[in-house]
Amino acid sequence: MIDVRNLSKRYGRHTAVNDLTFEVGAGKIVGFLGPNGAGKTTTLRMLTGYLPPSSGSANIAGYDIFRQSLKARRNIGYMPENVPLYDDMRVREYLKYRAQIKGLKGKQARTNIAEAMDLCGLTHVRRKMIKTLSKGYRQRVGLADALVHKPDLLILDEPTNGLDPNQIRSIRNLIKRLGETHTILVSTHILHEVEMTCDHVIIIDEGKIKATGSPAELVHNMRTAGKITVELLADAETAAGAIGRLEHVKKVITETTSDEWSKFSVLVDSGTDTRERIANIASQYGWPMRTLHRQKSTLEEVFVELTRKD
Ligand SMILES: Nc1ncnc2c1ncn2[C@@H]1O[C@H](COP(=O)(O)OP(=O)(O)OP(=O)(O)O)[C@@H](O)[C@H]1O
Repeated sequence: MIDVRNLSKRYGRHTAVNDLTFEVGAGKIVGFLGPNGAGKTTTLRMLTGYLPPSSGSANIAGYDIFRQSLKARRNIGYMPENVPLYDDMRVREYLKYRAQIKGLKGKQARTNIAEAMDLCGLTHVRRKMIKTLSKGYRQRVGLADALVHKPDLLILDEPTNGLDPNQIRSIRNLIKRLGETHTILVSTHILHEVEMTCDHVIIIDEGKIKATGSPAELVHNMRTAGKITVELLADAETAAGAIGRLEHVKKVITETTSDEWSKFSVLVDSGTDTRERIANIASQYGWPMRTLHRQKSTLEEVFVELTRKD
C-alpha cells in the first residue's frame, strides 16, 4: 500500500528526512515513532503529497504521490497533527463541505458522511457547532473528514496529542476498529498505544530509520532485553559484585537497601534468563531471598535506547 524509496527532505542545509526506505502492506496498522524533530511530520506530509521531497520516491496504492498525485491521494485519508476545523460550522455541515471539496456529490456524499459519522461516533453531535466540541470530539471530526471519501489508507499524525486518558482510550479503540478495514500509518509519542494497537513499528530519529519490526520483535532483539528484580538479605556491595560476575549479566543496579534487605535490578543480555543462577548464588552464600522475577522490556525502553543522545 505504501512503498517509500530513498526519500529525503532538506530544508536549506538541514536534512530533516534522510534516505528513508520502507514498505507498508495492505491491512496493517503501522506505528511511526520518533522523538520531537525526528522527521515524522515531514515524512507524512511528503507521503500525502503536501510537501515535495528533495529526492526519492513514494508510491501509494501503486501511484507515485508526486507524479500521479490525484490518483494517489484518492486512496489516502490524512489527519494532520493539528486538525484545521471551521469552528463556526456544524459537524455535518463541515463534513459536507469537506466531501464536496473531495469531489463527492448528492446521494454518495450523504451516504459517505452518514457512514463516517457513524464510524466515528459523531451522529449524535452532528448538529453541534464545532467550537462547542471537546478536543476528543474535534479529533473524531478530523478522522471522519479523513474517512469521508472512503480511502483504503489512513495517515494519522499524532491523533491522540493533547487528549485526556479517556479520550485517548476512545480514539485508540476507534483506530483499532478502523484498522479492521483500512491500512493505517500512525505517528505517535505514546509507546503504550503502539504496543496495544500496531502490527508493525518504524522508529526514526534524526531523519533516519533506527529500527523496524513488530513491537514484540523489537523488544526481543534489543540488546538490553531483560531485567530481573531480586531482593536479598545480604550486604549490598558483596551481592551486587557476585551477581555482576555471572555470565550474560550486563549491569547490576542497587535499587534500595533497608532493614538489611537489598533490592537489585539486574540487566541481562537479550534472550537470556539468569534467574536460576542468581538463585544458586544466593543459596551458595546463604542469603535469604524474597523476590526473584523477570520483567520483560517494554517498547519504551527500546525507544529510549535507540534514540537517546547521551
Ligand atoms: N518548514 C521547515 N523549515 C525548516 N525546518 C523545518 C521545517 N519543518 C520542519 N523542519 C525541521 O525538520 C526537522 C523534522 O521536523 P518534523 O516536524 O518533521 O519532526 P517530527 O518528528 O514531526 O517532530 P514532532 O514530534 O515535534 O512533531 C526538525 O529539525 C524541524 O525543525
